[in-house]
Amino acid sequence: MTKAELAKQIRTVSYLTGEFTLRSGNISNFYWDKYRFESNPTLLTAIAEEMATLLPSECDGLAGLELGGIPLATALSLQTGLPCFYVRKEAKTYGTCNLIEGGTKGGSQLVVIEDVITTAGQVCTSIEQIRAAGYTAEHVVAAIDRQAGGAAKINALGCSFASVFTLEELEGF
Ligand SMILES: O=P(O)(O)OC[C@H]1O[C@H](OP(=O)(O)OP(=O)(O)O)[C@H](O)[C@@H]1O
Repeated sequence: MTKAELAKQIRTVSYLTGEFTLRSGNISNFYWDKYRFESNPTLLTAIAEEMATLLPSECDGLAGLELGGIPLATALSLQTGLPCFYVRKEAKTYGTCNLIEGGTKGGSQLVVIEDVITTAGQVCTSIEQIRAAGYTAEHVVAAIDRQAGGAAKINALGCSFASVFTLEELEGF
C-alpha cells in the first residue's frame, strides 16, 4: 500500500466530525479515532511498516503507551523483532503494581510509540515516568501528529519526534 493510499484509508475509516473533548480538555470539531484503523489488520500492518522506517538505529525496545500506542508497538515488535514495553497511565494497585509492563532485560534505549499526538501532554508524562524507571527515552514515533504544539514539547524534553502523518498531510493526500 502506498503512503497516499494508507492516508486515504485512514481518513475514510477514522476521521470523525462532531464535538469532541480531547485529553487536553480542548474542544475539537474533528477526531481521529485511532482504534478504527488499529483494529483493521491491513491498516495496522501498513501503518506499522511506515513507523518502522522512522525508528532510530539505536533502539532496544518499543514503549507503547496505553491504550492506543500498545497495538502499534505490538505490530512494530512483530515486524522488527524488538521487544515491547507497555506503559500504563497509572501503575496497577495490585499484583506486580507495575507502571511499565513487559520488556526484556538488555539495552535500555526505549523508543516511545504513540498513536496520536496533540499537545504531547500524555507522551511527555510517560517519557518522564520511563526515565524515572531507569530507561533512556530520547525518541518518539507516532502515527499522527495533530500539529498542536506537541512536537516542540517533545523536543524540549530532549527527544526527537517523528510521525507517519501530520494532520496537514492526512488532509492533503
Ligand atoms: O498529546 P495529548 O494532548 O496528550 O493528546 C494525545 C493523547 O490522547 C489520546 O489518548 P486518550 O487519552 O484518548 O487515551 P487512550 O489511548 O487510552 O484511548 C492519544 O492516544 C494520546 O495519548
